[in-house]
This record gives sequence, C-alpha cells and structure tokens, in this order.
Amino acid sequence: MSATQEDSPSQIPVTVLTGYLGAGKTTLLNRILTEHHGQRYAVIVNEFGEVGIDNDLLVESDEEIFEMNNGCICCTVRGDLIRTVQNLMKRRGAFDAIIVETTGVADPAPVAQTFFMDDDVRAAAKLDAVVAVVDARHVLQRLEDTSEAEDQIAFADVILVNKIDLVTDAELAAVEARIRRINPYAVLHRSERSSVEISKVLNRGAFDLDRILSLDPHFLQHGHHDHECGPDCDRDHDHGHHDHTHDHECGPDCGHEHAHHEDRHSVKSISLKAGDLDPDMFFPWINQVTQVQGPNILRLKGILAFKDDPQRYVIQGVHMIVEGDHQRDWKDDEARESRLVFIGRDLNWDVLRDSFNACAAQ
Ligand SMILES: Nc1nc2c(ncn2[C@@H]2O[C@H](COP(=O)(O)OP(=O)(O)OP(=O)(O)O)[C@@H](O)[C@H]2O)c(=O)[nH]1
Repeated sequence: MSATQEDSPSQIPVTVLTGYLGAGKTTLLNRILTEHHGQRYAVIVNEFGEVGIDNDLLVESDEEIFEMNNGCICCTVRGDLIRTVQNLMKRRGAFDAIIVETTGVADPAPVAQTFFMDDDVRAAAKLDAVVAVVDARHVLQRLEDTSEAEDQIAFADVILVNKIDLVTDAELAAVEARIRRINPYAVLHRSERSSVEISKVLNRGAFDLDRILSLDPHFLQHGHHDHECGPDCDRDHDHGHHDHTHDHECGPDCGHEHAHHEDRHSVKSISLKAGDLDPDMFFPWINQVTQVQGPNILRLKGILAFKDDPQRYVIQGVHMIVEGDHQRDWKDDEARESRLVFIGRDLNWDVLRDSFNACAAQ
C-alpha cells in the first residue's frame, strides 16, 4: 500500500534533524530553543548511549522536550515516535512545530517515513524538511567508514556544513564538492557552532517526496524500513549501543537493506558513572585516553561532578577534539553524579571503566 501526504493548513510542520555523531545537532537545537522567533516548538530527542545526557546538554527553555531513550529512533522506537506525536496532537495549539533530533547513527529515512505511513500522524503532521548537520572536519573520514553519514546527506533537504572553523578553505571546498556529489539538490549553508538563521532551517516546506522516491522507490511502502526480519535474516541483532538483543520478528523473506545498519553494529557505547571525581586525576586521564584512542572515539560526552566544585562540568569530544566547561550549579535536589559516555569502535571497555573509576575523589 502506498500513501501520500495531504496538504492541509492544520498540519503541524515537522523538522527531522539528522547528522553524524557530534556534528552539531544539539548546538543547533540550543540556538533554536534560545532564539526569540515567536514560535513554540515541541522537541523530540532520541539519543545513542544508555545514560541520558543529551537532555542535560540542552539549554533550559520553555519548550517541551520529549526524550526517547529506549533504542534507536530509526529501528526500535518508531512506535514510541508515533505515540509521542499522537499525544502531541491531542494538545494542538500548545505549539507551532515539532523538531525531531535523531541519534547520530540513525538513518533518517524510516524516521521521515513515519510521517507518511501512520494515518493519524499523517493527518496531523507534515514533514517540513530533513536538516542534516555535517561536521566539516570529520565528514570525509565518516563517509569512508560508515554508511549512515552518506544516507543522512543523501536524504537531506537542507545541509548545514558546520565546524568551518576547523578546516581550511581548500578542505571546505573538498567537503562541499563531496556533499554535492552525494546530494546535488539540498540547500547548503556554512556554519560555525551551527550558527545559521533559523528561518533557513525551519519552516522550509522543503521535503521533496518525488526526490526521495527517486532515491528510494519503496519509501512509501509499509514495512520497507521496518525491521521485522525472518529466521534466515543474517542481521546482527546486537545493536551494540545497549548491549542487548532486540526482539525482532523476522520473516523468511527478510530482504531489508541491512547495509544501512552495518556500521552501527560495530559502534558501541559505554556508559560510566561515578560520584565526585578528582580533577587532578580526571583531566590527565581524559587527555591520555583521547590522544591514544582518539581515532576510535566517535563521540564522548559527560556531566561531571568534581570534588569541592559547586558547578556541573560538561565535557564533550569528537575524536581528539575535546572541550569542557562549567554549566551551572548543582541543584539541591540533584544527586552529584558523574556520567560519561564513550561511543566508538574497538575501545577497550574494561580498561576505560577501571581507569575512569580510578579518578574517583577520595
Ligand atoms: N570547533 C567547533 N566545535 C563545534 C562546532 N559546532 C559544535 N561544536 C562542538 O562539537 C561538539 C558536538 O556538538 P553537538 O551539538 O553536541 O553535536 P551533536 O550532533 O548533537 O552530537 P550527538 O548528539 O552526540 O550526535 C560539542 O563539543 C560542540 O561544542 C563548530 O562549529 N566548531
């Protein structure tokens, strides 16, 4: 069966925000949430990694944030996405638009497809645009070693070529030429710290179903992007990021495009937790870890409590580039807990965990 999206002025525009791990999606979202644009957004955030950190990295704002952390939005939590959108629809008038931030390893196609395939959602919401944030410094490397980065670019209507401060003009030209080869149709904007006029990314009316159908002729077929696999399905069902097996119901003719997910299976996340940390132990440790294991660290992020420090410290990194800063005071009703997530390949988890624990304040 196929379906098309009817145009109706009452449909709420939905922006799907995509982009590989650490590209600058949350930075963009924070801009949207802090800028005075007169619009009210409902934001749906899906993150990769067990310890919810992304929500803590979002600025405090009046907008409503819905976290979806029980799996990857493009695989296991599409039902949650439909339910969340349906619940939002019951409160129409409370907001003007919806933004869905996907995990850095999500395939945007099934997320976008949700807005066409579910009848209730389709009647109430309209996909406005798929916006991809691209890390100009690391994207060429990502295009070599993952399939997701390419899917995200191919699928986008608007592409933010971000982190231009970290590349030379020649490197930037090479990145843009590569993006253009993958997707000649998207509107490209350059940005530093995802700084772009909000009107260039939201309310674009840019989603082009015809173009998506030419990329993916089965886009509007039910189940095409669902992972209901059969006994012959040779897909590795360990998603890695949760270290558990998902409950897929596979059919004998499982013929889904598993290539979208190959990369994800080799990408794992580790979540570390501790109480107060000793900064004199932690900083040399994290410097050493990122210098030695940086090539394999796709992303790190953490909220840290340092001994005798009244403020929360946020640390973030992509490969060897790490930055950190105080965020705000710990609240009285908040447990002082340090949480750190690494997402990467071939990381020695036991060593990481033990050496992190050794940074605990005495
Ligand atoms: N130098 C530089 N750093 C940037 C820029 N944009 C974002 N960053 C930093 O890159 C890191 C990742 O940014 P985020 O906005 O959290 O990236 P993300 O895409 O939301 O990351 P995930 O949700 O983990 O996939 C943070 O430390 C940002 O401060 C930029 O233009 N230049």
